[in-house]
Amino acid sequence: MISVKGDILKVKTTYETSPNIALVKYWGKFDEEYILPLNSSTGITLSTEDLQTRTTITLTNKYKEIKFLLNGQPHPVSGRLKKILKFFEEKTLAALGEELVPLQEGDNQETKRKNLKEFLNGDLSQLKLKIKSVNSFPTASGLASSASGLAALSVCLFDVYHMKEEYDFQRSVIARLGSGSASRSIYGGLVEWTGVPHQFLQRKFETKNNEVQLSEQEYEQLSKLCIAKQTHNETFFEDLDVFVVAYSFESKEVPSTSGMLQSTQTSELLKYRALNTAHVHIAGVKKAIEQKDYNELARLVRLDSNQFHAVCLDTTPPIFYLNDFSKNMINFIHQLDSALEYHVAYTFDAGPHAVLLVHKNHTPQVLRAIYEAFSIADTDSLNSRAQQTLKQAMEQELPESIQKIIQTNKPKITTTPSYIIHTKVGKGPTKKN
Ligand SMILES: Nc1ncnc2c1ncn2[C@@H]1O[C@H](COP(=O)(O)OP(=O)(O)OP(=O)(O)O)[C@@H](O)[C@H]1O
Ligand SMILES: C[C@@](O)(CCOP(=O)(O)OP(=O)(O)O)CC(=O)O
Repeated sequence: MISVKGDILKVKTTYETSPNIALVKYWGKFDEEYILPLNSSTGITLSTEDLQTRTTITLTNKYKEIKFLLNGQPHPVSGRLKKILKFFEEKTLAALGEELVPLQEGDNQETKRKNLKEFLNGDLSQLKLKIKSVNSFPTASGLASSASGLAALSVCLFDVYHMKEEYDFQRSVIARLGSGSASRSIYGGLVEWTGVPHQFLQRKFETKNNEVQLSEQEYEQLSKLCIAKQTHNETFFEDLDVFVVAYSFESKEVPSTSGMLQSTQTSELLKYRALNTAHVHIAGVKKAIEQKDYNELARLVRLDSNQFHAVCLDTTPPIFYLNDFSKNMINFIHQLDSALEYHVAYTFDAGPHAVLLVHKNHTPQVLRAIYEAFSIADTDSLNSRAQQTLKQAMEQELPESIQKIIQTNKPKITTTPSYIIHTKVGKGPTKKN
């Protein structure tokens, strides 16, 4: 939306986005600069109703320099973000200059006087960005705030610069340049992000230092190939609920970017995974979702998460993202299998928090089982949706088999989660103005 007030011009847009949690993990880059993934990955975008980034971008001649506020605090403009912003300035400012400007505040679109470039006396460089973003959930704590945040930036920037995609799925490519996993948050439902073709991986892995020389043109081609796209919309997940079971909100010791670089340089298992398993897991996950085979889905999602953490352990020096809480959760979920018709899928990113996919028939029981077995003291640590679910669970009798599992496991569980978010698979970014 373009508005004027006196000499001040503003082009403004707002979007809401949400984190995307990989069911088949991305871990390792073919190229650090273009953020080209060694393997394809697939993930679910969560609902903006429960975890949300709200980003407003204003392009205005009011300020002398860029302003970036994250959760109300000034935030540095990273090298990756600078590169993205340069791309928009170079590509689209000229086109934006042709947009018509309302005569004055309150004018409707019919009464326009001049184009934006004339309004600014021919000097489009007067326009500076103000980025204001707020996460409704903890930032930089392993809950994929960067995925949600960078996806929001990409969709807002396309909108504020009035830029059309030059090729399909370009929004995911721009988000990717900010953070790889952000490419998947550009769409709702299940989203697949394509990795570099195997012949390039083989070339990379055959060289001594895993360094392969490609031309600029080849990199550009690979960049357009490594797009993310929706494979299944959110309606495929109507039978499933999601719990984000967060352990603590401390920043992690090894950030994903440096962790995956270490793994790429040292782990043999990572090479095996990139060449042999990730794509098999993706095909299996898609088939299980289509066939509503939730036990197969749970099997594959657990397997892929555990393989990713095995790669972390196979890294020199080893990286440990799972802690006692994660291990307690993994053991407990496997115990629950015997009492549930549909098994629960668990997955862990580069941190200790668990993300669970639960069939809706079992949602209240599973939440109550976790609540009791992990000795959660009160419902303050549950989001409002989870509080309602727990209330519903407390009104029903728990099957004896689940009660037994709680009783035998409770004494062995030494950890307590700090927060539980009950959510669903979501529709993807939404424009708010
Ligand atoms: N809403 C946002 N808008 C723009 N950038 C954001 C936003 N939220 C987070 N970021 C960027 O992402 C960084 C945090 O990324 P980091 O990978 O450390 O944590 P995370 O994404 O929460 O965890 P993980 O990637 O392990 O799931 C922040 O310091 C900030 O630079
Ligand atoms: C474990 C993961 O969450 C890793 C995410 O890594 P990032 O996307 O945060 O890394 P960069 O591309 O370096 O920004 C798995 C996943 O989301 O697929």
